[in-house]
Amino acid sequence: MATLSEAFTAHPVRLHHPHLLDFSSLRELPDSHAWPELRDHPCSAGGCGGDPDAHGDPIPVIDLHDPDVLPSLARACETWGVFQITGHGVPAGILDRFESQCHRLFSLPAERKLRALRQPDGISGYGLARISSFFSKLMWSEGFTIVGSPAEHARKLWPLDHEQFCEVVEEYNREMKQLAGRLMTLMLASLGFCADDVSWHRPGGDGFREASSVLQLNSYPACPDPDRAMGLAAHTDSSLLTILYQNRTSGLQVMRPARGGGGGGRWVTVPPVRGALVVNVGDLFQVMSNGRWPSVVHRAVVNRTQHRLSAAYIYGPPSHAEVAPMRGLLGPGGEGTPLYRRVTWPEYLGIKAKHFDKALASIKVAASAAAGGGGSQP
Ligand SMILES: C=C1C[C@]23C[C@@]1(O)CC[C@H]2[C@@]12CCC[C@@](C)(C(=O)O1)[C@H]2[C@@H]3C(=O)O
Ligand SMILES: O=C(O)CCC(=O)C(=O)O
Ligand SMILES: [Fe+2]
Repeated sequence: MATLSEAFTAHPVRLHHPHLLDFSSLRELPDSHAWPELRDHPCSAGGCGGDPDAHGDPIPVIDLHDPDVLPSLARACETWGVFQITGHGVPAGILDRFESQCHRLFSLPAERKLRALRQPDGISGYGLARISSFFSKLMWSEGFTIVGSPAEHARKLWPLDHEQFCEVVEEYNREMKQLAGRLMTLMLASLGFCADDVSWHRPGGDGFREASSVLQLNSYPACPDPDRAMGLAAHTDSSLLTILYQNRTSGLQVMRPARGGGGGGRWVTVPPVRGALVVNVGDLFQVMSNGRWPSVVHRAVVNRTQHRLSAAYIYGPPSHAEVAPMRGLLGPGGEGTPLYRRVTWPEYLGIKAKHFDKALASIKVAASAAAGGGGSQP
């Protein structure tokens, strides 16, 4: 007769959803979640930890108070497309409270989380990573996406007590919005621009107040067979920039392309640094910088013993604003070559939902048209 644990293994608990699992019930990796061809996986390749790249160059940790912050940002964005920040001004207490609420959410019984399931035509709610549809195997993770107020979904998760979660998430979102506006100003300055060069920037204190954002909470349960599982498959974010909080368990990896740009590359772990936040260059900053700052390809891997949490604050322009290569990057009179056509964020998200990793290529200006110029302010 099968033991209880064998019974669980033979019949992974599939919830009332064809692709969501109750991870806590599994003692073995089901075939649906076993990724072939993971030869570059960190644990099997012996590369777990904060490995610098092949040339000994670590992923930059930048103190925003450093007098040399602008050249450091420019170098990090150009060479890595990712960096960590300290001196960001987000109080440690807020990060701790936020992490506790994320933990509280993902620790709910699976059937309760399913009450807040993301609807097929919606953005907010609980479910698989959106990019899952592009892969034949499923990812070892669950997500909760929040756009605007978390109240509607939080009420379904905690019918009697959703305020606590909402207050903490709203506080975190306010901090992230302020920080993202500050990063925009610094990153633009490091490219040689001022905030007013962006069409949707408004005069006054919080000049990027019209920005849009999505908060993506990710949970990666401990996995019985981490070398064959994938937490979140390789992708770029569709944002201008993403601010990522990760708990003390490592798992985020970025692709460091080979020098010389001839293809190939290597996965490098972004080690958790207490109190630091990770910043990714997103697709729309690649457009604005006319390809000078690459949108970083990244993924999340899992491990055998630790539960990992992360939260991505995905930051972009207001939905009406068009993003295009900055005119000043095109040549002295702006008459140079824009590599990308102008797009709004909603339009780009639609393109990404259809073309995934070919989305940026699909908004590239054809070589002959590009020769005619036409870049503009985003
Ligand atoms: C605004 C969005 C960006 C996002 C797709 C979404 O509509 C909502 C979730 C975002 C997210 C988070 C996890 C990784 C990602 C690639 C995904 O599958 O869903 C991103 C999407 C993105 O940046 O394109
Ligand atoms: O979990 C991570 O470290 C990565 C998450 C991520 O890439 C995302 O939510 O877009
Ligand atoms: Fe991402």
